[in-house]
Amino acid sequence: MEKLKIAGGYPLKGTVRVSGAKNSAVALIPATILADSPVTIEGLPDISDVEILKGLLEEIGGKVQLSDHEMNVDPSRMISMPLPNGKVKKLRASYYLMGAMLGRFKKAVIGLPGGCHLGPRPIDQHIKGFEALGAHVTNEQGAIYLRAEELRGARIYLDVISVGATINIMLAAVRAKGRTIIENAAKEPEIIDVATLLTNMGARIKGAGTDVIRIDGVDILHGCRHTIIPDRIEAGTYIILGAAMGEGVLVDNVIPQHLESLIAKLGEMGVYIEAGDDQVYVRGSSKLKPVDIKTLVYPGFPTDLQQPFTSLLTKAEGSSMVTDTIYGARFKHIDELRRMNASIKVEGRSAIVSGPVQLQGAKVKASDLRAGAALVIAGLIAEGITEVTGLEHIDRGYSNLVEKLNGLGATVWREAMTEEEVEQLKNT
Ligand SMILES: CC(=O)N[C@H]1[C@@H](OP(=O)(O)OP(=O)(O)OC[C@H]2O[C@@H](n3ccc(=O)[nH]c3=O)[C@H](O)[C@@H]2O)O[C@H](CO)[C@@H](O)[C@@H]1O
Ligand SMILES: C=C(OP(=O)(O)O)C(=O)O
Repeated sequence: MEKLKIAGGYPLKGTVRVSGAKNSAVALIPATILADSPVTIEGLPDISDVEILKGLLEEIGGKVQLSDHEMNVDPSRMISMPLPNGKVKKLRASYYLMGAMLGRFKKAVIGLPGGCHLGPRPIDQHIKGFEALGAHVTNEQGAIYLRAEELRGARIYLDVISVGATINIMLAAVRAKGRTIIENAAKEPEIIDVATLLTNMGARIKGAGTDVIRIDGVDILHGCRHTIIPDRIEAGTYIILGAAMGEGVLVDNVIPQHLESLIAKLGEMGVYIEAGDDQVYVRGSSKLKPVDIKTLVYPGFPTDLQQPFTSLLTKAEGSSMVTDTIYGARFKHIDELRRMNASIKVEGRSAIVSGPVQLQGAKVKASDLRAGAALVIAGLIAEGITEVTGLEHIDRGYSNLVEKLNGLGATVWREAMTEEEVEQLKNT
């Protein structure tokens, strides 16, 4: 086991290149199950979620090669092997195996997904969608059993706007008979990316990126080559870092339109920020104004940037309020930030951040992926050395983090934990 050590307090400068989007990658990879010939996905990030999904495709008989950020999947020999436990618990997006395997084999057994612990994360809307398409769905001892004689298109209204349910229903519907209409669909860019891959495979999808998606089922999907979109959350994390400590940070390989809510908020704070075609330049300021943020579905402020943004707000002069309307309990990073001298109160779904304070290096633990990002940013702002444990969460979503940070002039390194430290961590 390793911990991350950060020597904080130094300005950052230079260019950082953003990797392919985690939340696209984790749907694009299962989507390959639906084809009858090889699919290649380019630009994948070096993250553990991708490695785990590769292993899961291999478990069901896929031939998978991954090198140089490119994955080639030959799905022709895949079978509907049950995946009740093991690797599926290590990530949230293993739920996409349900839609993809149901779509191809008309049956699947998949363990309930893992992923970040952000309070309850039900999948009732996914199941409502599968049932509307004709599947019989049961939950037996922590695994979801899905079976259908045939899948038939249906009109499905999502009671909750859900990224996962929207994509999962698309996956199950592309080879169903007839037309499926998803109403109140999520509009995140990753949904458009998955629809683009499926369309290149021969699917007929209209309206991805709006709240009504129409899918006309086809019998067969074929292989293709697809390039993934850049990770807007990784990009946002480096932009926030640039706002906190940057003397001129250029974040490269970004679609700035994906980050309008963040860019607007940073502008309100007095950060110098300039968006180009596929780059964002950001420079911090010694005087930052406080702002309130409320997370919303896309194109609102993303919940996945709420935690990193909170670390920046500790530098603002005054009181800021952070409200998470998507995950009301996504505040596990706050106690850790307090250990670093932050002054933050949590009231219900909101955190009130009082600043400015000078963060101090401390030993902290990442409870989830973006809590980890928040602590890394805090460590870079802080005076002294910060040690972050719980790196398995950070490794789910940040490709080559140490190299990228050090490329901006940071002093960050991974170090093996002693047996005593591992034991202590288990008891916290
Ligand atoms: C792998 C992936 O893409 N993860 C992202 C995805 O997660 P995920 O797809 O799990 O998130 P959803 O969009 O589904 O969840 C949004 C809200 O809907 C609720 N809900 C969801 C499904 C359901 O069946 N019932 C229900 O009540 C959730 O509890 C949550 O409050 O979108 C989240 C919200 O942008 C992001 O934080 C995650 O990074
Ligand atoms: C919550 C996240 O991921 P997941 O849904 O994969 O747990 C995230 O990316 O911030």
